[in-house]
Amino acid sequence: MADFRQIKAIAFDLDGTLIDSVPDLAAAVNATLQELDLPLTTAEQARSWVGNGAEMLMRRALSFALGTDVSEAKLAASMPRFMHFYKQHLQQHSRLYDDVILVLKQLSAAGFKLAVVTNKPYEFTIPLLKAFKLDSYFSIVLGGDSLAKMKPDPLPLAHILQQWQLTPAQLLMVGDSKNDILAAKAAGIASIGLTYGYNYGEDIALSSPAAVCEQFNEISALMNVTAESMEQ
Ligand SMILES: O=C(O)COP(=O)(O)O
Ligand SMILES: [Mg+2]
Repeated sequence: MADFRQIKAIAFDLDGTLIDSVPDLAAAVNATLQELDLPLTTAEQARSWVGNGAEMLMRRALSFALGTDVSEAKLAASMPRFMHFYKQHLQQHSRLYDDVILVLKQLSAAGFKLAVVTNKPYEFTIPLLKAFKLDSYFSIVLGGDSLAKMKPDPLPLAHILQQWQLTPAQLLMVGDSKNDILAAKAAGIASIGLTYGYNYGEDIALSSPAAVCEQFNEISALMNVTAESMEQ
């Protein structure tokens, strides 16, 4: 079993890890497609387009609807519309995955520093964390546009190592996508891959994270935090 005894801080991915956000992302994609008189998509299809930020989501959605690569001009014109629709309904159909709050409470009580490293634009990330009462658990929150590069680039994780003065052996990344695992590997840190999120329809185990979890609450046992550790 993976050895996480040196870990002092954990960076969590957001979409597909803490929150099932595809229903609202798909609705905003469809509102944009509808305005353009293009065929609508399904949430199932949108799932396979999430992972590289809002612009890539729309690039994939528009190219699929058009049946050919979308032009840069059309993509640029549609982005403000997508952002507008998504901002209006960030949390209408999205939901927290099971036991997320419980595990974050256990990890905080055990003294782990917690961060969010998402490819979602920052302007959506904070309101979404607040809407689900998650914001207070994280002392660093990085969106896909917070730094010059997003996952799978290691920059956001390198930023956290530097901010918190940690060695790579002390930071862990938890995510549902190969972008999370690749970013962790490039930063020289360990990762946990979750099977229930969005990974372009691929098995997360193929990216070889240090551990694979089917449910969020399995993280507690891996990090050695339990209900008892909260009572101390
Ligand atoms: O918004 C995305 O494309 C993915 O977001 P995530 O990095 O939180 O999974
Ligand atoms: Mg994700």
